[in-house]
Amino acid sequence: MLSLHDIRFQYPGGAFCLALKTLEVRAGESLVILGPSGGGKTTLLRLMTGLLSPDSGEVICGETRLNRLSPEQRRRFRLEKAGLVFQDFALLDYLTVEENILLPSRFSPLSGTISAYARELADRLEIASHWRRRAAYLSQGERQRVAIARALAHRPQYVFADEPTASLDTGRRGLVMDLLLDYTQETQASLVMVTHDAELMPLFQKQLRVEDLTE
Ligand SMILES: Nc1ncnc2c1ncn2[C@@H]1O[C@H](COP(=O)(O)OP(=O)(O)OP(=O)(O)O)[C@@H](O)[C@H]1O
Repeated sequence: MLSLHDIRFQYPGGAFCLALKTLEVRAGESLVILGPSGGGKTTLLRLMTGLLSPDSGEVICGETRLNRLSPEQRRRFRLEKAGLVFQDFALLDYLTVEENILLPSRFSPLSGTISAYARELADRLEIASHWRRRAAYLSQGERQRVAIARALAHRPQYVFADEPTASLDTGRRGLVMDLLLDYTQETQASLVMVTHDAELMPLFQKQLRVEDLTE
């Protein structure tokens, strides 16, 4: 389970202040964060993954109190337990689709079995035909789907996805949503997804509006 308690966060020198009393996402559960631009959705996601540390409060993933770990321990936690889909995808352009998807998994204890699963994800996301192509030559929608396959390849316990359907047509949006929700159910992971797309809201068990993030 992922839980947050009494969180307060402010960027150094910034005016934006995020406050959240309590939030829980259980194993097998999905949470969507919705709201207007600049409301704090990405900031909350970064707090949940340990990319940012709260000024006060606790971020707990299973038995791990993320906010009490060193930056290096948090990095290791992310590599082993978390799958992240960033808004800008964060692909390495000079690597192929295969290399991008498998890169974070090199540090996983499951690394022997990951390659076949990564191929399966690529098939399901309809990017397998680009397997040996460099990321630089992909469309935005293809890049987005590579980022999603990369986030899931090491079978993380926690999946954090920032606007993972933003560059996709309706058909591919359905493909991605089915995959993320099936993955969450089958592996009993916790899924947290940020979106502007209100149509996707009913697919999630829990909803959080950014209006709830300030006092
Ligand atoms: N590194 C930073 N330093 C200072 N302020 C920041 C920083 N990153 C974001 N902010 C500010 O924090 C607020 C919340 O930003 P955030 O990116 O979390 O919003 P968001 O809801 O994800 O927006 P969007 O939907 O446009 O991606 C905004 O006012 C933004 O300008």
